[in-house]
Amino acid sequence: MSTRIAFLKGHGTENDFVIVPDPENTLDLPPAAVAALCDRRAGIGGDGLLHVVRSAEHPEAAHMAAEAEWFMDYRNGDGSVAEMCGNGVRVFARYLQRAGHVTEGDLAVATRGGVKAVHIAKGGDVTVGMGKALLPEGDVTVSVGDRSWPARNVNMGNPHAVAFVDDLAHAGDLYSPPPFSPAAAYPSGVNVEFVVDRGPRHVAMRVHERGAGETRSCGTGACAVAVATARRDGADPVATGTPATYTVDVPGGTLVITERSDGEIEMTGPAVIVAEGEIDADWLENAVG
Ligand SMILES: N[C@@H](CCC[C@H](N)C(=O)O)C(=O)O
Repeated sequence: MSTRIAFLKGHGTENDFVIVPDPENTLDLPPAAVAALCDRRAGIGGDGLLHVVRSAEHPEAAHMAAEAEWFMDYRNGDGSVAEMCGNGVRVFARYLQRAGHVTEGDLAVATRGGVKAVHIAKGGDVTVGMGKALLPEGDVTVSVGDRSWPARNVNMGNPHAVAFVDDLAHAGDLYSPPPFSPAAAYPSGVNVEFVVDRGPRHVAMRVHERGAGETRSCGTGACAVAVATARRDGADPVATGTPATYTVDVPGGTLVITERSDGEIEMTGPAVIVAEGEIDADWLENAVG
């Protein structure tokens, strides 16, 4: 009888994840294993994978262990590593709550993008402090087919290019990563958001995620969109001392983003665990080859 590895499946505004609890960091999860687990036909399926490890047990997180007991070892669906995942950290917190590791209220989660403050509201949404946005200077262009747009470079720990478009359909099928220029703007690739206005401080977006393809939501992307839209609208909370809140519709739901007067960004939305089960370790070994 082959060994079994526990997993759960969850999503935040339909940005979906395979969750693999591994408190002592005993599992070997090379990129091929992550890609096999995230495969929607031959595996479990997900935009990414949340490897749940005690910070003290992970070489990339041990230095954060005093502040945050748990480390979100986030991987994209293609197996690549990313600095941060905004929806992922909210789903990660929901998992910790379900497993009895934390209760409602405040907790800290270690990520490659630093320690994030999370708040699990009673019976409701999960809020995460996403840190401050960086807005590197320089013109960026993204294109799809024969259309191209100027884009705002926003770094939320991970890289984003935010393009305002007339119609979200103009982004096309997004089967492949939208080309961008100059290449030097994003040496490690980029997440690309396409944005339209819906009303006052209310926008809608589609996203092509680095390492995952088009997804139904992206939390860091929604924050990048809120900041880019605020600057376009002439709103700068740090300069004016007035917070700016934007509602961002994604294909999988709605996220609410506030940029505070100190520049800190908070994102609120749902986080859901939908299933749990066991992975056949022999299958995973064969899938990796
Ligand atoms: N879906 C995530 C972002 C995941 C990482 C991204 N694909 C990257 O490579 O930077 C989110 O909710 O933020």
